[in-house]
Amino acid sequence: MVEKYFDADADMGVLAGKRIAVIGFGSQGRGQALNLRDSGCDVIIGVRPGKSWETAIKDGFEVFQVAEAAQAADIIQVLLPDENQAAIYQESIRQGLVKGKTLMFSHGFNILYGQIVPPPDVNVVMVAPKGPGHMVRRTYEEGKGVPALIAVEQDATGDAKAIALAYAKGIGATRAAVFETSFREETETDLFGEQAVLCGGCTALVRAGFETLVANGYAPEMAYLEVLHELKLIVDLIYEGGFTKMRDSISNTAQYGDITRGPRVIGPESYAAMQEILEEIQDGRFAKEWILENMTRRPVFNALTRADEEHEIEQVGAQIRALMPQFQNK
Ligand SMILES: NC(=O)C1=CN([C@@H]2O[C@H](COP(=O)(O)OP(=O)(O)OC[C@H]3O[C@@H](n4cnc5c(N)ncnc54)[C@H](OP(=O)(O)O)[C@@H]3O)[C@@H](O)[C@H]2O)C=CC1
Ligand SMILES: CC[C@](O)(C(C)=O)C(=O)O
Repeated sequence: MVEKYFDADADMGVLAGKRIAVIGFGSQGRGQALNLRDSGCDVIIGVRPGKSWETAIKDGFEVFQVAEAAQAADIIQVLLPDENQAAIYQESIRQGLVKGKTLMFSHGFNILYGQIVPPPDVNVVMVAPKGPGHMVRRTYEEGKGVPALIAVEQDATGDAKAIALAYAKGIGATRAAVFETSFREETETDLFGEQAVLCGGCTALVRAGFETLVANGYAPEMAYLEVLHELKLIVDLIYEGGFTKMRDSISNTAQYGDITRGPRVIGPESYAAMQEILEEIQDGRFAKEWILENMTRRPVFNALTRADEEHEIEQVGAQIRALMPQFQNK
């Protein structure tokens, strides 16, 4: 059974007198830093001069170059893009990471695949919210929280897990639930989820449905409303109460089509593809590909991203959303 933790299991006292450097002030950095500060923690920000630096200043934080922040803090939370973390760690974090400090991550990629190898006399922990940074902030402001995973890779001080739990409480995660895992399990499941289901699987499914309808002469607007716009409404129901709640809300006709036709779309070939994708993650092939892609200035990332941005579904979607007030200022 996976261990679960809530507010009563976490003691913010272990953070008393400890300074937290949040390195990076993007999606996760901003959300986590604002929540920690509102929870009474001593938070500084480490970034390079530029957009994030300016935002952090506007939000009222003390902002430093990464090396200075790492030097000044007891807990160093690395919220930089995964593909940049190893170089920035070597250049700007390693020197300030002295005995007894805590190095923290929200994703285990660089530890699992050996891109960052911390010294043995520091704590290495993870607090990984299971949701994007703006939701980490928004739910905290609503008095709720986004669930998170914690993991301890190295416990040099004997209280690494207590530190991770207190940090999780500081960002609001124990208001929801905190699940204990390992760096390996978090990294492999997170990569698999985003590739096969949440991001990759979902966009491929929607794109295929849109293209099938348009190829058969249906208006792109109809195709968009059916396969993309309505997707959120269905996903919200699944999120709230599983497949059962969603099926309670849809027509019997839709439910019959769902349970008989869905498995034809995601059939044995998709299971085989998912298995292959998981094995590429487990044996490091995906990590190597992504690391090399970054070393060669991302030719595949850039070409495929551009192709999707130019796809008809994106043009039609932008036009339809512009008609509806609820999408303004998004
Ligand atoms: N996005 C999410 O919701 C989730 C992310 N995670 C994990 O959280 C971590 C952070 O991801 P995310 O928040 O998406 O990252 P973002 O891309 O949103 O933000 C990255 C931040 O790092 C800064 N940065 C980039 N390069 C440098 C550099 N060379 N020197 C100093 N600062 C730099 C950026 O600043 P600048 O403006 O200068 O570019 C920015 O503030 C990753 O490990 C990710 O896997 C985990 C769960 C969910
Ligand atoms: C689904 C994408 C994600 O894994 C996340 C928001 O949790 C990410 O790394 O951004």
